This record gives sequence, C-alpha cells and structure tokens, in this order.
Amino acid sequence: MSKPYVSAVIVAAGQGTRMKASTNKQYLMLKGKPILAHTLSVFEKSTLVDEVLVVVGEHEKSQCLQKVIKYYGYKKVKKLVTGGETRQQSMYNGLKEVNPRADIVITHDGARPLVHEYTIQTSIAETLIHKATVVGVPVKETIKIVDAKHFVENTPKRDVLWSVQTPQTFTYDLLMEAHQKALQEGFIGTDDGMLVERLGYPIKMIKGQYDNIKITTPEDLIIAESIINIRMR
Ligand SMILES: Nc1ccn([C@@H]2O[C@H](COP(=O)(O)OP(=O)(O)OP(=O)(O)O)[C@@H](O)[C@H]2O)c(=O)n1
Ligand SMILES: C[C@](O)(CO)[C@H](O)COP(=O)(O)O
Repeated sequence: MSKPYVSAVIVAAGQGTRMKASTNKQYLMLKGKPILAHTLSVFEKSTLVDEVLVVVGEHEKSQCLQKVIKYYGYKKVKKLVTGGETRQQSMYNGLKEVNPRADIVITHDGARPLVHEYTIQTSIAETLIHKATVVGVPVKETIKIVDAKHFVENTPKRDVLWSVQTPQTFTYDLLMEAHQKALQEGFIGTDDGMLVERLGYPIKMIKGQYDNIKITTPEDLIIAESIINIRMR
C-alpha cells in the first residue's frame, strides 16, 4: 500500500480580538519565535505530512508570513491562502486549495503552537482507520449549561464530556462533503468535527494532551511559555 498523501491546513486568518494585542496573535513572539512559526515547525518536522497550506489575512500573506517562511525555511508550506470571515470559511478556502491527490487532510489552528508531533502522527494513523478523528481531553471541571439570564439549566455528566482541540483529521472526500453541505445549508460550526457529525459519520476521539492549548487570551501566552520551559528541562 502506497503512503497516503497528507495535506495539512493551518488556519491563521483570525483577528485575535480576545488577545487584545496590537499585533495579530499569530505573530506574537513566544520564547523568541512567532506563535505561527512554532506551529509550522511541528508540521514541517512531521514525516507523515506532505504539504502544508496556511490560511491567513491578505496583509499577512504578503508581509509577515512570507518573512516567517523565508527565515525558518519551511519546505512543506506549499500555498498561502486568503482567509474568510469565519474560521469555517477560512478552513474551506484552504481545503479548496489542497492538492487534488490528497487522501487525508489534517486541520489545525495556527493558534495551537504546542501540539505534539506524535499527536499529528497518531491523528493521521487513526484517520486511516476511522476516516474522521478529533483530538481532545476529558474535562477536569464541572460543566454547566446556562440560560440567557445566566441561570444554570443543567449539569451534564462530566464523565462523557471532552474538551476538543485540533488537529482534527479527515479523509479529503469526507471533509469536502461536510463543508459543502454546511455551506449549502448556511450552517456555521465552531469546529470541523461538527460539520462531519452533520453527515451522520462517526468521529473517533483521540486522547490528546492538556498542554496543547489554544492561545486565545493574554494569560495563555504566559501559560504557553511555562509549558515550553517545562518541556525544555
Ligand atoms: N476568520 C477566521 C477566524 C479564526 N481563524 C483561525 O482559527 C484559529 C482559532 O480561532 P481563534 O482562536 O478564535 O482565533 P481568532 O478568531 O483570531 O480569535 P478571536 O475570536 O479572539 O478574534 C486561529 O488560529 C485563527 O487564526 C481563521 O483562520 N479565520
Ligand atoms: C476548533 C477549536 O479549536 C476546537 O476547540 C475551537 O472550536 C476554535 O474556536 P475559535 O473560537 O475559532 O477559537
């Protein structure tokens, strides 16, 4: 059996509003390296990934990202794609540019720079079996459903709740079908897994790492630095 062709779509075209920084959060420095560069370096190192497409804002496409790619010499970054109004649109823009020979598409947030290489490898391997996988961790806190007036409606059983991250990895055909259906029906989800769920297709949960955080608010940068310091010990 020939090696499956694996394309990675890294979405990094958001505004980073919750970060409240003057620079788009993807380009904030983390231990001396832009956040997005940390993310791209993990995919560059992954022996199972054949191409990387990065979805960014129009400005970043011409400015920041070109410099980052040149400086770090990423060989697998094959295309820079312009993002959309939502994460889902950005991902779809990237998906449409994936090499047509792709068997597997691994989707990942540019704002998750601490993803482990083995999480990428495991995601790809499990997707070859299950066709659809998402990475997550069992929640540690109790989660409550709250109404519009912030009164608690109910508390789901914690032992069935997982906090879902990225990578989320799918066969190319399944992911394309899911995005096209969502677009046709005007459905906007917060992750790609939701779109595939709407097809009624079972998605395998892969237990990931709690330190694969999404850098969203200012304190996440401090947490990320601490995680890197611990890893470097
Ligand atoms: N229109 C969008 C929105 C988000 N993203 C990307 O999706 C990932 C997860 O989104 P999030 O962390 O919410 O990033 P932002 O949307 O930039 O953050 P905020 O909601 O605070 O503006 C990020 O890497 C972000 O760049 C994207 O490519 N295109
Ligand atoms: C895709 C995701 O990272 C899974 O947890 C998350 O849904 C992205 O949400 P965001 O608001 O676009 O950051």
